[in-house]
Amino acid sequence: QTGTWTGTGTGTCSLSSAADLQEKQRLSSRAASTMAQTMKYLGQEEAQNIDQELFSEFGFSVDQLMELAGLSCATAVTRAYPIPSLLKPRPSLLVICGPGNNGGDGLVCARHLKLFGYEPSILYPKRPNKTLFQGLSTQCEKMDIPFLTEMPEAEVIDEVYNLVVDAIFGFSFKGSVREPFGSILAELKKSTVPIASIDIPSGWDVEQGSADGLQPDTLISLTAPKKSASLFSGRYHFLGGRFVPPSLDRKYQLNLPPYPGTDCVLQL
Ligand SMILES: NC(=O)C1=CN([C@@H]2O[C@H](COP(=O)(O)OP(=O)(O)OC[C@H]3O[C@@H](n4cnc5c(N)ncnc54)[C@H](OP(=O)(O)O)[C@@H]3O)[C@@H](O)[C@H]2O)[C@@H](O)CC1
Ligand SMILES: [K+]
Repeated sequence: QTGTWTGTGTGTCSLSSAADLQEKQRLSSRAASTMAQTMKYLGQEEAQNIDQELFSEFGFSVDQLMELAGLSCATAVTRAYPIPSLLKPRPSLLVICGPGNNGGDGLVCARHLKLFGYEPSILYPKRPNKTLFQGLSTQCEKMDIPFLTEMPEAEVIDEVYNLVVDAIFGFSFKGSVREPFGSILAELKKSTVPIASIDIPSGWDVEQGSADGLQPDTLISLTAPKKSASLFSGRYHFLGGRFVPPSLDRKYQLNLPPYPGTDCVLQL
């Protein structure tokens, strides 16, 4: 499964005449056609292999990439749901975090959202006993982000929150959903508040998706989209996690599109 993007590939140059402008346009349109690329949609194993390679071969640490991933997600939220566009008087959001690294991305995302002026609350029902996640939780607590003790009912979510950030499961999810996440996802499906899913709509098979699963309004694909992203039918699909070294892109033929300027997300 692939997705197509088109890049113009033009650098910056100063123009001094109409001839220069014409030449620039000619080069730009040629570059646009020759640089039409096909972005790869990853299978589960390939996504896990790339993840491992970033740590083992490229020397990254998990918290480094998680910080960039979470920042991308928070930035994508600001693009799709700017504070002035929110329907409720308070810019309240609910971030639901799962037990793996997807949940860690959610904690980082919540922290940045708070810095961006939103009022996130976090539900983190299954907390791994690892320094990384303990540190991320402490940072959120010290930023006065409330942690809920139980999943609110769908009617309460509809009344209180503008958006739910789904950071429950990412590319390592397998099989049928175990508790407490089965009940959490069932409640979430009843809610009418828009959902922004980090990397994969939680509960979806990473490759096959899920016809009767969550139908998020936003998907933020990290590193590269996974196969199930081709079934995403919400309004906003972003690419985030701008940390892929070009040699890794080439090795896996990811054909990632260029991010604009210094942006950490790209709307697909
Ligand atoms: N390179 C990248 O792209 C980067 C990726 N990053 C992020 O990492 C994410 C992948 O993280 P990951 O590998 O930790 O797995 P993830 O999907 O969060 O959860 C797995 C946990 O869920 C659980 N679980 C599984 N199946 C279940 C079930 N049926 N029912 C219930 N529970 C189930 C199981 O927990 P257990 O039950 O075993 O305690 C397992 O530990 C990726 O999507 C992206 O968001 C960034 O942070 C950095 C760079
Ligand atoms: K997710």
